[in-house]
Amino acid sequence: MPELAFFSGTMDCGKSTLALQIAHNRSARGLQSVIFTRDDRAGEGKLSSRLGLVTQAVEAAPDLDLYGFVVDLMSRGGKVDYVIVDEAQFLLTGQIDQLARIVDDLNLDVFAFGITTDFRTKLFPGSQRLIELADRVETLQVEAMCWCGARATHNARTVDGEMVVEGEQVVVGDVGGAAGVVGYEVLCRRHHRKRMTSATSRSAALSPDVLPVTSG
Ligand SMILES: Nc1ncnc2c1ncn2[C@@H]1O[C@H](COP(=O)(O)OP(=O)(O)O)[C@@H](O)[C@H]1O
Ligand SMILES: Cc1cn([C@H]2C[C@H](O)[C@@H](COP(=O)(O)O)O2)c(=O)[nH]c1=O
Repeated sequence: MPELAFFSGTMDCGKSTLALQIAHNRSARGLQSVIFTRDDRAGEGKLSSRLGLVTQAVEAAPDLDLYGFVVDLMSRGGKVDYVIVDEAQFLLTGQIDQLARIVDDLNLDVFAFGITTDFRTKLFPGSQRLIELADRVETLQVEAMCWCGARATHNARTVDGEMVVEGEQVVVGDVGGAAGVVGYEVLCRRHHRKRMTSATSRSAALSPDVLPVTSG
């Protein structure tokens, strides 16, 4: 049975790499994909992994009907065996419904990849709809790690190195981040709650202990 699978996790846990691996293995067997993405760091119409691989993709702009796109391609004689969607958290909820329709009405597998929650620990609308509709939700096997060594489960946003919890939901960026720019860091829940990033944990460790004041 074809299925809608949602591979979810934090930033930097290997989602795009897995998407590229699935596409590679299937294309080696002659299967053809449509690859959608939205706002990849590498630019419009690209699916890129931090391991250095990048492939062309269809930019899923908000006005793109993903179901209509695939139907149109097939009706013009194009071969489509399955669909991959990266940065699926950025899709509109209606576009996620279109992915479910691709599975149900066109009998194609759809593999969607995306981060579950934003820097405030709130679900992205696209991810929420995927959790609601997916046949299968998978957590990536290679664990992203918090600076403390625990499994990273949440995404923190930093501005000038400082963790922030207010701002626009969508700001395209990368883990790390130079001064003056938005960056991200993956943390465990405990340290996300305490707003402790790797930088603040280092400065806390470096602060000299207050010496006891002795008289005389
Ligand atoms: N220099 C490197 N050597 C080995 N693995 C790396 C290197 N850089 C990144 N990675 C791997 O790539 C993962 C990030 O892959 P990517 O597909 O870009 O993540 P995501 O799409 O989830 O943000 C990291 O978690 C790490 O496992
Ligand atoms: C947490 C968070 C992330 N983003 C952006 C930052 C990146 O451009 C993507 C995630 O890409 P990745 O391949 O999974 O690393 O999402 C955002 O816009 N808002 C957020 O809260």
